[in-house]
Amino acid sequence: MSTFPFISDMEPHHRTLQLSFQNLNVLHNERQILCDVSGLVSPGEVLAVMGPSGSGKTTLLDCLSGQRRFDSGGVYLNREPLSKKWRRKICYVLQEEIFFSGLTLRETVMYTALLRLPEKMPKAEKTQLVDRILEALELTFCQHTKFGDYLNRGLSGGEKKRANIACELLTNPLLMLLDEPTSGLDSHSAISLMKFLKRYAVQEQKTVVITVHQPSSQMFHMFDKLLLLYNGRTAYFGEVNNIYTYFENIGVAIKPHYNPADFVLEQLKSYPKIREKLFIAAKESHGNYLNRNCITVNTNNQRNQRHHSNNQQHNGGITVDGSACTLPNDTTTTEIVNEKSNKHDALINDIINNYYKDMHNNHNNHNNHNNHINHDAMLIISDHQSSNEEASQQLWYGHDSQSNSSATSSDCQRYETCGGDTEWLDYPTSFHTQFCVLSSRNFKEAKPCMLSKLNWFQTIGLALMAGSIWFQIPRTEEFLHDLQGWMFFSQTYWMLFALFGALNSFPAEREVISKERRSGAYRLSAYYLAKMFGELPLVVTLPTVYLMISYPMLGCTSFKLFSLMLVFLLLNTIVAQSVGFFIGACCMDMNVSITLSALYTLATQLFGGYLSTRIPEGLSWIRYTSMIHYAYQNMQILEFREGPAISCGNPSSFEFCKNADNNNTATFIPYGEILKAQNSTSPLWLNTMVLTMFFVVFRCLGYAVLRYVRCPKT
Ligand SMILES: Nc1ncnc2c1ncn2[C@@H]1O[C@H](COP(=O)(O)OP(=O)(O)OP(=O)(O)O)[C@@H](O)[C@H]1O
Repeated sequence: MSTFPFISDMEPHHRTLQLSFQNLNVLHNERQILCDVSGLVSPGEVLAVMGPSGSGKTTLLDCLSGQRRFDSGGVYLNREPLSKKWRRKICYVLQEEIFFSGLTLRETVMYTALLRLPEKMPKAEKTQLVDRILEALELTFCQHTKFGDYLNRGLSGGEKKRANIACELLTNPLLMLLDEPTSGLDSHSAISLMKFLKRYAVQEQKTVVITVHQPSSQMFHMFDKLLLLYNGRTAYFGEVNNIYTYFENIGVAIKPHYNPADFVLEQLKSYPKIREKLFIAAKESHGNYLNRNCITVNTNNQRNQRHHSNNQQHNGGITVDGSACTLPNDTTTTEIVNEKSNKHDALINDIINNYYKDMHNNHNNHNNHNNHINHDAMLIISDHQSSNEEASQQLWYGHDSQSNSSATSSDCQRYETCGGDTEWLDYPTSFHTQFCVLSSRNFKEAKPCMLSKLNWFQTIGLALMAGSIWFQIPRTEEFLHDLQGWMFFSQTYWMLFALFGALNSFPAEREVISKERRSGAYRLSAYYLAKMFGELPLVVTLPTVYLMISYPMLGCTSFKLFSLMLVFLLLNTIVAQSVGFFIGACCMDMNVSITLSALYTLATQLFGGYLSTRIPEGLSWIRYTSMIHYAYQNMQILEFREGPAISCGNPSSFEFCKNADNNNTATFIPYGEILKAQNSTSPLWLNTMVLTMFFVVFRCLGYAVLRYVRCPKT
């Protein structure tokens, strides 16, 4: 028996998914958001969830994808209750588009391909697949446009929606849940997209559920099933074609030449009596429908049904609660699937060809649209039926979902869940690949912000200013304080710059990371390490430039001293960045994290005795909690030990100089005396060790917070 039984159970034979849900109830603050909602959708079918705004469509999809808990009822995939093991079989295209705004469309889809397609698939094939999907979704022309945000406009709403779908199509899910994929699209694009999804469902035997507000008549007839919701209650569930008789039966005939979707929604919204009749009729017919479909599984798939009848008798019928019903992916189907392995490329070509055929037809039909709605709808329906027949012979994926194709129990990794739950899951790519891809993505995403023109301007400006103020500073006791001022200013500035810069790092990425982690694309540890390494070159660039300009202006001519100063300045910077990461991960609210950071850094400066020497006895220990304290000590040690000596003043405040003066001997202050006067007695190695500890502890704490506190809700 396998150590991870669910993997060995599911991998070999799950090629198609039948989705059923029964009596779903969702309450929020005692308000019923979903009330006894049930339904069933089989492979090759498109179920449309329709209803006015606020009727519970998104809530239903959230429940079906496992992203929202329901109060009662059940969701079943094939015979099994929905659980985390299905995550890679399901894709959920959200209503909002969650992407990195600084990446282009192509970069985004390509990174998704590199992360979510199997390791063994050559990169050239992944690139080809990306090209084809972008082409099929009419995204090629805008592939080099950035997503953008409210400040910098990028892709349009419709393009973002299709980009969302493109990323999900890459992984070839078995069940696609799409929340309003056509909203915001013009009617031509909406129809094209819908035809694409329909073909995809039929030819690939995918199960598709979409929510729509008000589809056009043409689009309405592309759906196989319809679930009509109003205020969380079911007004209709069944075959789209049966809606005409259904309405006739409650005494309302859908007028010819009317868009049935508009008509149905109008009746539902405007006439409470009709609404009540619909609720009652839905309740009565619902059970009948589901029971009937449990026996027949998929009325469109009669041929398939007959084909599998023997197996069904053996397996028993499936019911909506998944207790005893036959699935379309029984042994015979699996055999068909296995026969049709290695068809990935051929299939994608097929989809694209058909898609363009559709586009062409659609274009020709467009002018005659109004006259031909019903005729067109009939064509689509018959097209669907024949396609379904073809599809029953054309199940294709030998290697299951691409993202699963590499799945063997030996590939299993520990799945990182909230609160220490442990599950085992395979990742499509190795840790090394995840790390490399995420590092490159992080670098690309962070570069425009971290190395923005404004930051360059600020850095060069400050470096020139500092260089001018402390220009060729004499190395005498009179100017000792000034020299220390430059050191304190430079290291405090860069530490605060890194700390405050890191605060928004996780909050800004949280949504994208949560979405990707929910889909099981990569390990959190790979993301975290990649974030550290990917951004490292960016974090160290500006402090290096600053030091290169200002330090020689001060009079530093030693390359060794410059190099040592640089190493320690950069160490201080990345230590401060770790603290920023941690605070940012803890408080996702930017205002709170800014307040906390300001409090911490200013308090440690105040209690460090740099601004006032009158520190209460009992509070002087606070300086030891400050990274600035250790960093500043290190810079002084280097400057005064490695740099040109500081000559004694006349008169001098240093005892050493006074004694030397009396004896007419030494005229330079030893670096130890300068540090002693600063109350800085710990050696370089000790300060460095404490700083390294800050780095390690805060990086680990940051990871722990992301892992256990900020984990995505599934
Ligand atoms: N977490 C929540 N807190 C409060 N109310 C909620 C929550 N989730 C859903 N609702 C409420 O439940 C109802 C259904 O919301 P849902 O988003 O599912 O509707 P919808 O049909 O998808 O709407 P739309 O078409 O406008 O997107 C709405 O009235 C919404 O305000």
